[in-house]
Amino acid sequence: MATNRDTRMLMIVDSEPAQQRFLSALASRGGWRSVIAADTDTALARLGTQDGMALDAVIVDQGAPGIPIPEFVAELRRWRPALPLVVITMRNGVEMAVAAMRAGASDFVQKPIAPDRLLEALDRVTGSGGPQGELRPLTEKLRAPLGFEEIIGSSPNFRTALAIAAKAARARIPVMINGKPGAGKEVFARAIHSASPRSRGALVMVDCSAVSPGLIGSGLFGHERGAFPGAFDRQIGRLVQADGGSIIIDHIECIPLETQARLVEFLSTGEVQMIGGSIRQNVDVRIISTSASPLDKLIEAGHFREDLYYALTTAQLTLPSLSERRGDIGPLTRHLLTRISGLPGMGQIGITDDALRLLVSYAWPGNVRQLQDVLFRAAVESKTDVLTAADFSAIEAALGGGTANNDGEIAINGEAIGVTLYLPDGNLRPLEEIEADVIRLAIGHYRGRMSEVARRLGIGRSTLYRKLGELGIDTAA
Ligand SMILES: Nc1ncnc2c1ncn2[C@@H]1O[C@H](COP(=O)(O)OP(=O)(O)OP(=O)(O)O)[C@@H](O)[C@H]1O
Repeated sequence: MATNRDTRMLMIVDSEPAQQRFLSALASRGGWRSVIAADTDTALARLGTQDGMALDAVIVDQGAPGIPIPEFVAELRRWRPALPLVVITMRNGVEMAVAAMRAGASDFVQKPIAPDRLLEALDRVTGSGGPQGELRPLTEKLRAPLGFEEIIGSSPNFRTALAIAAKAARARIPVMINGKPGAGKEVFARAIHSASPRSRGALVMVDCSAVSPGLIGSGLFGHERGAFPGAFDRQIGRLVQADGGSIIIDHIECIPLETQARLVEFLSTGEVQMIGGSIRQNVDVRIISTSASPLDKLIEAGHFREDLYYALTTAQLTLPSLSERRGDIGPLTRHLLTRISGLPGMGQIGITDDALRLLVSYAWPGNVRQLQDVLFRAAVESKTDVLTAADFSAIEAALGGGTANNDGEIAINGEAIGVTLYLPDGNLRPLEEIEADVIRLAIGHYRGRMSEVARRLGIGRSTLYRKLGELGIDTAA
């Protein structure tokens, strides 16, 4: 319910002065004017005032004193049913988030707050975050590290990425993970660390998209006191903190050129020198970086150093977008629903085949994160324990209706679905069928060159021809 006034009005409910200042500065960057309430009782009391009547949205910190958050949300809903409300929860405050959403909150954002994500959440809940009906990814909800065995995906392009990652994990070499937002880059990066010989060492993460460019260098390398205006204390860098372990440099494409030069030097010498310091320290760290933009374009434009690119990409993999591995949407949906069911306050949640078909047909611009967020929201809002197509009305609207053809097969803009391991009811397909699909896929992939197909599948040509007969595979296909 964005208004047509020029400045939108936000109430920040938080008792910490530093946090109040931070939120208020952030809000003003997004074009908001803010009023502060130090506790939830005061916030409710102010609803009836002139300022309160002019509010366009409220953000409340989970730790705000006064009446507990779920009661605050419910009470606010009683007075102002349509007033958008975002709850800020602790990093692992999933239980609180579920309770707040159930009581009627519009969204929640976990700490530490990434400025862009909070502004996005505010835009979204006030309806100014893009075309109506567009589904924008919510913030991270289910951040649990996954090992390779828990990463869901059996499409050939995804399996290729998994194989490269699993192999690279064993060595100390730098790995670069490319992929669109929400495709699973961080999940892969964590899995690489967990599967590596240094898994017992520290895992340190730096998200360069959430830090202002001017602070990325001092975050990575540390700084001496007084090294630059605002450097009030000496600070140890994240590279040193990761000594003996791994560092994930998320969104490396956001690193400014000056810091890129420092990284190149570190990669060639293995030594870290603090900003403003003279001592060099040897650091043994494995770098796993991720990028959501094609780095070759940035190199061409002079925004990314070619030598750094080569130093970071000893192993490199690209994660396919979810729309490029539609066969995985069903299994992923079931997996994510199982994880959501396990959250505090949630019960067992199922999904109908119709709803699943709908999800498979959608393009998922926000990839796995968006799928996860859409499922989470549907699960929280559903009145029953089985999600139906009606629980995904925004997806249905975005698709303009109609997802399945008459014989119930999923029609996806004529694209072939990769080899899927699951039936729509969640059970595994018979081995013969999977085997037949793999052979068909290999024949297509190697353009009918049967010797190559046999070699790649690791079987003899005569075995391949026997299987073609047994499985009834038409090689002209
Ligand atoms: N293959 C997968 N199996 C299960 N869950 C996944 C998978 N891929 C991603 N997820 C879930 O989707 C969410 C987004 O993944 P992740 O943070 O790794 O994406 P990303 O590519 O790093 O996104 P961004 O570029 O926006 O940082 C995570 O919460 C993760 O739990």
